[in-house]
Amino acid sequence: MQFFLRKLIRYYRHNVDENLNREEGYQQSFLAGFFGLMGSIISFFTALNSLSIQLYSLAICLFLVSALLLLSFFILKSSTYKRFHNLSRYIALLGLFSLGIYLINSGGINNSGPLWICIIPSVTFAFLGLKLGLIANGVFFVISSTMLFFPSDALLATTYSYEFKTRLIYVFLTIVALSGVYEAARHYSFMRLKSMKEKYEHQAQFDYLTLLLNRRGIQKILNKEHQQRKLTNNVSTIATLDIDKFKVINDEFGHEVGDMVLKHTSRVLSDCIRSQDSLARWGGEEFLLLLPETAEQEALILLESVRECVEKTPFEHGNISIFITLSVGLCETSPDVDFNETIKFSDISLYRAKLAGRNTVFAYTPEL
Ligand SMILES: Nc1nc2c(ncn2[C@@H]2O[C@H](COP(=O)(O)OP(=O)(O)OP(=O)(O)O)[C@@H](O)[C@H]2O)c(=O)[nH]1
Repeated sequence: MQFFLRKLIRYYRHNVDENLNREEGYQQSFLAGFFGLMGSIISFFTALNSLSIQLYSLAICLFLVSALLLLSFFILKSSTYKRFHNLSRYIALLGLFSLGIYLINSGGINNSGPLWICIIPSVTFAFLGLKLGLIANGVFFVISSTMLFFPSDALLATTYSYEFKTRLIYVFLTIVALSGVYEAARHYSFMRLKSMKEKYEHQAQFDYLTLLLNRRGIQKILNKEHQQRKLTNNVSTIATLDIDKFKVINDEFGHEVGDMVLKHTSRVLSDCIRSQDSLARWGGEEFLLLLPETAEQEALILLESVRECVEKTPFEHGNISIFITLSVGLCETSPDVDFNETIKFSDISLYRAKLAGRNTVFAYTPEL
């Protein structure tokens, strides 16, 4: 039993974590499935109990509800009926509402059955969210109060005292209000957590200044590209681009202007490269460019045009005009070579471009 419970909790926790990545509707459907399984087991045993005390109609109703709840669980678990996942929560609610109406009508065991309607508000909000939950609870309220207060108890198969009926409805409404407030708070927290998660994920992969990918961000793309290359056997090229004499810009105009130059260069670079290329700020005033499915000769031509593009687009700010040049090192990589090795070689080519007087593009050759 303990093992079963632990497994269930772990499964539930895993799905709650997963849910942060998904739509809230999925979370609600998941809850419905979870509730469906538990509810189905409980109503099945309650049905058996009703059978043993010869309350046959109650037993039949409970068996039907148990079947509906189990259906809701299986729909959610099934990968074949994925498009019906959303439906599972409506099926579970249909089972619960039908049971509530039946219990009000019949009174259940010793007229205590209607007390079960107290679970309806919280379950409904959990499955449908605030807006739909309010509507569904409203519908149930109208149906149940009509049944309870219909003249001469014509819609009831049993009789309740007036005090019991009014208190039942008051309790129901109080639970609706409390569950509604709880649902609103839960929804707010969920949305906050989701947006924080997205924000931190973004921060972890993008550079705050230039808004380009950072080292971590491009590493992910490089890994993906590496897998792809293994399948297709294509070559790619990696280039390292470094702003020339950036320290001079900082020293002459200050760090603030230096930052603006970095942003400007990033924008120009992003405009010059192809849509399939990935650009990242590798650190300081150095950028890394991945040119997928591009051999060295093609990359040389492309990067020469990128270098020219930056050279021809000076940074202008007020009466300041700064001409920027880039030194570029590149290296072609084949599927069997690790990207980190290729980056090392393109760095060597960059060093050579700097030594050659800057503002130039160099491809890697082993004799460097
Ligand atoms: N404003 C600003 N400066 C930065 C940033 N990151 C690094 N730097 C500066 O960039 C400069 C890089 O200097 P160096 O490594 O000597 O390179 P360089 O002056 O470009 O010289 P070469 O690369 O040899 O052409 C240093 O002064 C760093 O402080 C940043 O985010 N903002």
